[in-house]
Amino acid sequence: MYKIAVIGTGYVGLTAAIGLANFGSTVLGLDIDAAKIELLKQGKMPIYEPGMQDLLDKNVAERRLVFSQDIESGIRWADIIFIGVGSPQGEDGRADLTALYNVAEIIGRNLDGYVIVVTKSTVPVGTNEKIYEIINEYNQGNFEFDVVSNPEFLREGKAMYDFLHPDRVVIGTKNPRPVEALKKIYRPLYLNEVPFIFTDLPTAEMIKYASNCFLAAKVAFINEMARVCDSVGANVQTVALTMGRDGRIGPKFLHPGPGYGGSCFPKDTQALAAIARDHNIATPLVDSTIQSNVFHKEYIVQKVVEAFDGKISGKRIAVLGLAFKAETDDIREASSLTIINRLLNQDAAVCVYDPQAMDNARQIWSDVIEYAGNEYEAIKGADGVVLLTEWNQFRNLDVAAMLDLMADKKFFDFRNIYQRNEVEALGAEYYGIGT
Ligand SMILES: NC(=O)c1ccc[n+]([C@@H]2O[C@H](COP(=O)([O-])OP(=O)(O)OC[C@H]3O[C@@H](n4cnc5c(N)ncnc54)[C@H](O)[C@@H]3O)[C@@H](O)[C@H]2O)c1
Ligand SMILES: O=c1ccn([C@@H]2O[C@H](COP(=O)(O)OP(=O)(O)O[C@H]3O[C@H](CO)[C@@H](O)[C@H](O)[C@H]3O)[C@@H](O)[C@H]2O)c(=O)[nH]1
Repeated sequence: MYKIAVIGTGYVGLTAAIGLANFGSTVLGLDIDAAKIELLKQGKMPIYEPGMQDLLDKNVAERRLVFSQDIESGIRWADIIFIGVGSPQGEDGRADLTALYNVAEIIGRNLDGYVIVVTKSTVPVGTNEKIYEIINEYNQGNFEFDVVSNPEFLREGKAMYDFLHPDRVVIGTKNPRPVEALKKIYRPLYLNEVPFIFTDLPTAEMIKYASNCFLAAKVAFINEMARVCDSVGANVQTVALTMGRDGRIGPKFLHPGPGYGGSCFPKDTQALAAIARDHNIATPLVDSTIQSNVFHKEYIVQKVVEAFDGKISGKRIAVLGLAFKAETDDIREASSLTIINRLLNQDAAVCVYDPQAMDNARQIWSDVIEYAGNEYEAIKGADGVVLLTEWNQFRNLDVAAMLDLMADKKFFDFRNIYQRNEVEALGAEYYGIGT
């Protein structure tokens, strides 16, 4: 059985570490973040992800999974090294690859025999080739190694499930040598007839960006349709559901909302646009997707402001949901950031509640906004309620009780969870997205 080191124990690295251990390999999770490794050594999860704690506990108890900060020893110990460090948005929208190149250097310096280096991080075309060159430079050609691009398609909140039940596994290589080892570590998937796509490095890198940009475009498109529906009096929910019945379109990623966010769509659309620019290729669809999403977030803000006749100064607004989607505590690039900041700029008072993202919110807004203990506490005395994240507990609000608590009964349901006629019958002024 293979000894696998996973460098970077963020969302992707930690999921891969637990998942690969669960598939039977011995896995060492490595990170430069001492606090994160300390938590993991104590068996605690550094992120909120349903179902992950049990698998962490199981694989640690069965001695297939350990964590360490000693990256150099980890590299020397491993047969296969997975890289799961971040590739955040850098200058001009380009992916910042500093962490990946640092890791490549440290791998090159510590290589003491053949190793397979597998990149899980989302990286622009050409990055794995560069990783190969850096490792070779610092290893001074002493030891053979292979570089594999194995992009990750997991969704936050369903990370463990997606890793264990992927729609496909992409393996990009320069030559066929590492393929058998990859098939072995992913054997439970391979046996389960999950499609494996074996290809070259640039194609594997491109598959990841193309997939994310297509999904982002789908969301941006239905949000545009929602804006049109708002103006012409059509119902986007029925439009989307009916479009989705067409097998060529499909029902997924056609849910209108407050604009896409998170750590992937915003940065990956920007990165793909930058890749194209660097190669003098025009990508007007990708560019428009980015622009459309920015516009949509401003449209949402306008909707709230206009409901108060353009004057929200002094109004009390309750925001339900801060995370960029349900089942995560992540608020990176979430619509809540744009909306709350715009409301604050116009001197509204904002009180928020999210079941998981309150700690992250405190780091951003400290005492500029109020933090409620639950949704009804947030709503108390509010002039408007803005629902941004589709948490299950917000799907089942006691709307009558909610309205009783409010000073002015404006309800902005930006996930289209409630039926306009039912909520209006209870005395609310209802605002959805394209409904
Ligand atoms: N989050 C997702 O849903 C998701 C899904 C698919 C792909 N991706 C991609 O995977 C990559 C990682 O994303 P993430 O969300 O897990 O990031 P993250 O920020 O949650 O985690 C990155 C981790 O890498 C560690 N790190 C940084 N530099 C390091 C170094 N030199 N040595 C060791 N550890 C180091 C950080 O401390 C952190 O724990 C990105 O390229 C992202 O685009 C993310
Ligand atoms: O119909 C939809 C679907 C999504 N969203 C929004 O789009 C964003 C992204 O959602 P989702 O794709 O579920 O979240 P991520 O965890 O960011 O996952 C995406 O980004 C990951 C990182 O690259 C990829 O691995 C996944 O395949 C890809 O779905 C969120 O703000 C959602 O609220 C909508 O508004 N409507």
